[in-house]
Amino acid sequence: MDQGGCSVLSENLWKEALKLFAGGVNSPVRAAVKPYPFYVDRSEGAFLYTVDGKRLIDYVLGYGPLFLGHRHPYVEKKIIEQVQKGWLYGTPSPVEIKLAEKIIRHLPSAQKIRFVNSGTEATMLALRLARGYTGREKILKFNGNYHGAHDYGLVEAGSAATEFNVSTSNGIPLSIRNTVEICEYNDLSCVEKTLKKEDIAGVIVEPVMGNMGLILPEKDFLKGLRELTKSYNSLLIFDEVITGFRLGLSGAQGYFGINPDLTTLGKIIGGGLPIGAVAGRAEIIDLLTPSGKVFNAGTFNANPLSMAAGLATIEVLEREKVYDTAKEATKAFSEELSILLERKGITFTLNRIESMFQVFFGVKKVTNATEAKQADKNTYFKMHQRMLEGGVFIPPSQFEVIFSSGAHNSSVVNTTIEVTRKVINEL
Ligand SMILES: Cc1ncc(COP(=O)(O)O)c(C=O)c1O
Ligand SMILES: N[C@H](C=O)CCC(=O)O
Repeated sequence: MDQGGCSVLSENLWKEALKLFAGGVNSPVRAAVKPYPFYVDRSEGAFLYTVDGKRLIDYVLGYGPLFLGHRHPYVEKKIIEQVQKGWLYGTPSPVEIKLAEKIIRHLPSAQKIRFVNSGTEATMLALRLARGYTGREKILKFNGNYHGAHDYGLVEAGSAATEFNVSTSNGIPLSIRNTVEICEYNDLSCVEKTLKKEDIAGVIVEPVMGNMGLILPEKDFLKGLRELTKSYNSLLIFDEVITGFRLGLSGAQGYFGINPDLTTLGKIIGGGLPIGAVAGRAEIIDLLTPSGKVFNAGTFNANPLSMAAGLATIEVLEREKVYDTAKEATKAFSEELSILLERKGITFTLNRIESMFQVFFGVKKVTNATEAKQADKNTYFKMHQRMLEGGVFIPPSQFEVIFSSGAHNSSVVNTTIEVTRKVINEL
């Protein structure tokens, strides 16, 4: 078997892909794996099995959704049962009620919800709702926060937009660009100044920043956002596409004890199938068509398959010890990495919360996007490549997060640690 998960089969597929897709892929971060991405044949638990016959321990997990690991048997069973009953009706199905009730029961600020098909759609809709509710045009977002691939989100965006040096995308009308105000994450004084100066419909924030590597909110940042938005009559929107059901059943808002007006969700609530949602105060969600005049519609909204997979996932989260296992895996992996790096005298910062972490080389702290961009990306990429050669898949980009799941048991973590020791010794 060749190095890095790749060999001739992946290489041949890649050659075909380059003829078919821009840059060979359908979502840019996938092309950050070099010299070309490995192609996956199948997956199970904590593992990906490549077409080249290699088994990889997966700490990417579909960039977050697969919190139970791949193909959790209960989720698989529920998806198959739903397939056998049909997967699109063009009319409501009971499973959407069950998933909505579960989410609303767990998420402290949610009274009503609208299901859409991606995190991108969810944040786009939340921003439209904020404008519809307040009658104001502008929004405030944070440098390096990523809210998906729509015009309002792609201003100073993190994730692949930063990785591929297009933090602000070409093709965004200036009239839209001018409605987006930017502050640095963790900078409350900028937020206050902007709210004072401009009529801001809503402040959208990743309560834990998971698209610039991992960056944590400083003490009182989220509380400050809540107080400031209240006093300037703007809506506070938590983008919990990553943190929802990952930091706990009640998401980041439960974890930090702060209730936003609107919450956007995706990833885990679809159990690995496409999904997005906007949840929040009933009087705001009720502005949506058909009860209100803020339009949203979708052929695939609340599609039964995503609903069934999401419902099954939350049922498992309620009854199995997924949070403990995933947190323990992240703790053990990241603590060992810290010890190894300290021993080698390498300067680094490691940010961690629950089942998420990221390491930044050459910097002593990372509290915002500007600091994250100063990290030594080359060393991070080298670590990613060496880990891959050793059979461990961590994100190829500095601006993503290393996720664990309920499938990352102690045996998986011990293997990860063995590989990490070898990699850091040779780094
Ligand atoms: C915080 C956050 N918001 C929104 C999105 C967009 O979600 P999607 O990729 O499902 O459109 C993502 C990830 O892509 C995300 O991490
Ligand atoms: N960081 C992104 C979402 O969280 C990764 C997903 C992608 O860009 O394909």
